[in-house]
Amino acid sequence: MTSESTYRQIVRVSSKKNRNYDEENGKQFVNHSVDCHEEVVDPFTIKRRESLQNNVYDIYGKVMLLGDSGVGKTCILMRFREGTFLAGNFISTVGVDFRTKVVTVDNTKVKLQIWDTAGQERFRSVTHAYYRDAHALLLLYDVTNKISYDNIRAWLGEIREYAQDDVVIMLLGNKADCGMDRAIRREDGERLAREYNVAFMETSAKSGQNVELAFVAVARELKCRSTGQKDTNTFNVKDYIREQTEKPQCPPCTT
Ligand SMILES: Nc1nc2c(ncn2[C@@H]2O[C@H](COP(=O)(O)OP(=O)(O)OP(=O)(O)O)[C@@H](O)[C@H]2O)c(=O)[nH]1
Repeated sequence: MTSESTYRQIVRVSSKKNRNYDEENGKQFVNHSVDCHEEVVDPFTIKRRESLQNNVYDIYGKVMLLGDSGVGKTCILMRFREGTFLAGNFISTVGVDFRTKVVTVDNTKVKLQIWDTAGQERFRSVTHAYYRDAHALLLLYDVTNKISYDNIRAWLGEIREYAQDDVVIMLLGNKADCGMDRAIRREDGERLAREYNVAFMETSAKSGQNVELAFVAVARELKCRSTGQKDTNTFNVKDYIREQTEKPQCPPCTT
């Protein structure tokens, strides 16, 4: 049986207004304070609260994960959504599935609806149908699998055919944790991305490397475009990486 502590959550239970007296200025002022306590809640309540949080947002974006079977699309989504890694047990995705997560970018809540697609060829016609209204595409290859890298050109061809012209595209070289088995150098990924004028990052669903950063960069880009802060459709991820490393780490994004 699952222990109660699994479901412990810190919740805001009440906010108080305390009236205080500022002796120096001879004025009364109101001090707002918030009481927090630990509460035992059941999994259903957690899910309901998550769903309520997911429904509060300013901008919405549909993001699709694409790439050959086995490159790690499901694992990347799991890492971003749940913070966990599905080691070993490779169960191929059938058709499409989606999860949502709200990330906060400069006080703007961006709701990402992230579609995990099946990489297998036989599902291709099903997934094409979902391209048209996607705002962003995360295209993955596996750095230990040269074929998945070589197939990126074909994936970009499909994207050109089925997706919107101004879709945000980011190329991700996943499994960057596999040092010994690496078949594709980082520079090769960068070169390919430059050739197609798309953003690039290496990621690892296993270690978590750059996973949050990739999604937050997409969310930030969607926010900039929707608020007209950018007059170009070029997505330069370097801006976000630089920003991230220069700024102190921001608090974790809300789910
Ligand atoms: N070492 C390592 N293994 C990974 C990583 N990401 C995924 N894997 C492993 O790669 C295998 C395939 O991962 P999935 O996420 O299921 O691949 P997918 O792209 O969703 O595959 P399809 O659903 O068939 O399209 C699994 O055994 C994972 O454990 C990673 O970053 N590092």
